[in-house]
Amino acid sequence: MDVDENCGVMEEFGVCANCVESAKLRCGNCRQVFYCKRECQRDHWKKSHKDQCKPFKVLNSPDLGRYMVATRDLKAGDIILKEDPIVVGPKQQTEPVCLGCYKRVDGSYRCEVCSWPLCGPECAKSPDHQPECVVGKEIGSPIQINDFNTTNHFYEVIMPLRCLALKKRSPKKYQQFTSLESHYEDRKGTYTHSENQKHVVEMLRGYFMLLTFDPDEIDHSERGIHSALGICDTNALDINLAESTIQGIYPNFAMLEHSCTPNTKHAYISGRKVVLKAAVDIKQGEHLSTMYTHVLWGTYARREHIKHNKNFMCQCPRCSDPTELGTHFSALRCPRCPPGFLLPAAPLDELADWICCSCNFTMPADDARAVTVGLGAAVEQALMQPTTDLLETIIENNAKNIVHPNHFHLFVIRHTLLQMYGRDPTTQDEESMSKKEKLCQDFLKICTALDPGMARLAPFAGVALYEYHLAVLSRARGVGSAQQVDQTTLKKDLETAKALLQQCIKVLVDEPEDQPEGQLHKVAQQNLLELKQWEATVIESQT
Ligand SMILES: C[S@@+](CC[C@H](N)C(=O)[O-])C[C@H]1O[C@@H](n2cnc3c(N)ncnc32)[C@H](O)[C@@H]1O
Repeated sequence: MDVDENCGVMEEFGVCANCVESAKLRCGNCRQVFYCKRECQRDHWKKSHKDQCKPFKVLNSPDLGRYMVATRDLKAGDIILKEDPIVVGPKQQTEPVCLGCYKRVDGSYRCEVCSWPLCGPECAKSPDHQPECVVGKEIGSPIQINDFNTTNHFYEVIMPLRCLALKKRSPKKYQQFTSLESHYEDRKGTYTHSENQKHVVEMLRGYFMLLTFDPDEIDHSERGIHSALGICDTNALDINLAESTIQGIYPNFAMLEHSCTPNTKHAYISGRKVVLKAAVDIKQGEHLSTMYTHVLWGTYARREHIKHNKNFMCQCPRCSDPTELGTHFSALRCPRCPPGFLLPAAPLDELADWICCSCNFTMPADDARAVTVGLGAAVEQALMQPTTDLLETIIENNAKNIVHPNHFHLFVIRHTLLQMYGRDPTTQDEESMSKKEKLCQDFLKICTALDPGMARLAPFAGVALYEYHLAVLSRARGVGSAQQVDQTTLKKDLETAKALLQQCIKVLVDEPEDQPEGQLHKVAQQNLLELKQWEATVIESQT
């Protein structure tokens, strides 16, 4: 007997979806429809179920609103959905980009109809660009963008305008868009709301003369424009392109709830189509989740980010655990008994004191945050001109006196440092390469604890796996060592290096080719082939 989240026990008998006879066969995939016989199932699949049979369904709860659950057991890597965006546009804060292809522009070409800076005449014809082109045509004066190196307020109107323009251009998409959560009431009176009022609502209704358009074709009410902005902030996905990051609205994907340990991951194919996959094995009935914030931030920063951008307070297992899944990612050193660590007494209460696990010393939450912010500033400064010595010193001093060695600010430093060792001749000696190896091992342990399915940490873990293989390989090659490498060590190291490269390739498989991690994926594949060839020659020549 199956149990359903909404209705308790699921029916064992039903009505055939094809011929309405009584039925007890069920679609093995979604388990949502019944059939009286195989022929009916085959018929119905061809007629309509092929498009409707999904491994997820959308439910509703007072705490989450709509959310997705798996309708069958999923294995890590299984595809959950593929979806095209109903609308895309530049991010609200962006440097000037072409409104056709989103490459950076320098102002040397402007659309002949509306004067927005573009790459050239081809981009002027792009369907993406038409909504603002139609509106821009009416204003009679050129769009005033002169500085092409800084963010420009003009671009803030583009995405909401494109969303509102769906009303006439594609009523079905508009209906999908307006059915999404906007948090309109929650956002009233906030800083974001007043900035949007100035830079978007007044610009669209005044400068861009939206009020002269028919409201049945485009909703130019203040509420309509603020709602469109709210829907974008709450639901849009970032799409990383070669020269910029844009945003897109995917109505099915938007039903995913947030967790700081998400069980799905997504990638893009053919530029904009999103593919959602299970990041780990998922049981039927489990909630499906994605991550709305930054995986490498500590709990306080993640929760604040979500509160301001998505209007709720995260209470996921990572946020509820003061140690952040055993990693101590936000923990501070106790100033009274330095081996001890301070953790928030109640991580879901941002005002709660921090308490030492050894001596019970307490620190007010504001002071704990000031320590964290101070370290963040020092780390940012150090990463501007990093040297191995400088980064080692920062890790050593802070891990001894200020924060837990796994603290998230030091984690970022480690990611840079593990790539630096071995790059130039002064850091290719045996000791440096051992440090590199140890850094990679520690780094990967934290990655696995925070994000077992590599839903968000794939780019970081992929780099660490690649660097780890380099360290092992340098030992196998005897680089920086006076000693001859013995056969057993050589064989073992070659096996390890190959396994690390294979893991690296697996982790980076969905990274886009035009991004550095996608390039690394290719390099790792090539390196693996070369390594196998080299292995054949060294093992042969030594036997
Ligand atoms: C992308 S939408 C998800 C779909 C939304 N629940 C709906 O009904 O349209 C994001 C919004 O869902 C809610 N939400 C998502 N994850 C949540 C969570 N873990 N806890 C509480 N609310 C959540 C919040 O209101 C958030 O702003």
